[in-house]
Amino acid sequence: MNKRQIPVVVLAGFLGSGKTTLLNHLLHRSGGTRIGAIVNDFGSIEIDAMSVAGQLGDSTVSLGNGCLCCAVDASELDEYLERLAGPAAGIDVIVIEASGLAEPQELVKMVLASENPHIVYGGLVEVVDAAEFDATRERHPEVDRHLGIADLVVVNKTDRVPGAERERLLDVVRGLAGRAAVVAASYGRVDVELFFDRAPVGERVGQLSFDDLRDDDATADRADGASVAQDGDAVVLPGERAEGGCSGHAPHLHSAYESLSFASEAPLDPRRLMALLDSRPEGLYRIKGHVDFGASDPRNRYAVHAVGRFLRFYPEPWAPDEPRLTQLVLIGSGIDVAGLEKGLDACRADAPHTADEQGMWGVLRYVQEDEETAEADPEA
Ligand SMILES: Nc1nc2c(ncn2[C@@H]2O[C@H](COP(=O)(O)OP(=O)(O)OP(=O)(O)O)[C@@H](O)[C@H]2O)c(=O)[nH]1
Repeated sequence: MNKRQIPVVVLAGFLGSGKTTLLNHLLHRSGGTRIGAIVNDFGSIEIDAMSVAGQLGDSTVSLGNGCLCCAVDASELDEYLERLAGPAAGIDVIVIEASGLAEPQELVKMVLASENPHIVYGGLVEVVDAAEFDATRERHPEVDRHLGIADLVVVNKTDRVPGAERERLLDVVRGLAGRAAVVAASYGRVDVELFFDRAPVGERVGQLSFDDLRDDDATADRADGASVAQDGDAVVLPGERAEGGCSGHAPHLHSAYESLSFASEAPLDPRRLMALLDSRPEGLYRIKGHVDFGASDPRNRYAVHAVGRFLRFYPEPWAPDEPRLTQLVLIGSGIDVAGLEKGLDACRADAPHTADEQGMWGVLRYVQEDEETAEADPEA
């Protein structure tokens, strides 16, 4: 192998499992290793890319709006790989953060197909949300297949499950992951050597090849066929190619999901937003972005994350020149996108210059001091 080839690691995992958190951990702990990141957001507002951009400057590129796995052609990815892998960028490893609905094998195929002589496929890392794992598998049996082709599985959010349950989950994941290494983590804190030491991935017996992935597609066709029959009609995303958009195989995970991107220059009313979030429909699985509550807290913007029934706000001081905006991406299955948009529109504050201190209590219920402390990397 050409020693100067840059490994390209694909970082995948279901919606909200902790991919961006893990990527940020790698960036904080990378030491002298320079990481280039390619971030693929599902919604048209690039929340994930924004969450890592501060760390990376020119070495982050964003492939927004829609799953990369359904890109009409891989040339955009090639172009970004070219940019990051060029000698001028001085990058040692490239991480592609997939959207939470991407089909990992399609991304791996794209990297394997690249003719860029400066890169080499560096493995597939799948992140699993320990707290949501059983429910996600039930809804999406394809998850088993994704774990089966991974080189490393990170069972994240172990802080959210008790010890005995954690062991059971790890056993299940090990069973599904075959020869891949399985590590438990919270807040994506894995040993960075797992990513940056090129030897283990290269030495993996039976590293994925195109042929393996073709076999995998055949399995996928069977598995997805079964799951679609259970789930009923799949909804096709507006602006995306229809199910089977990557021709020749079964519908992708994201063919059953829709997303809504919402932006507002007017601040949101905390009470109205909380009423909307507290009554959010089951199918609305993922919400991310940040909220401007105007005079109710002029110093902070509130990053928001919902994953299933889990909801958290994270107050973050506004940067001095940052435009005061609310930007949200909502992703779900069987959701009433127009109704949600109307609901969000109605959350705009009527009196944005009047502070509603009591109204903010409803938001502050979902801010957890302990968790924030826990999230800070003790070794950083
Ligand atoms: N309790 C707990 N929360 C976590 C952990 N890791 C991540 N989170 C939280 O989970 C939410 C989603 O994390 P992200 O890193 O944005 O997840 P993601 O996989 O990038 O999300 P998508 O790109 O939307 O698929 C955020 O609120 C994180 O702070 C963890 O180990 N424990």
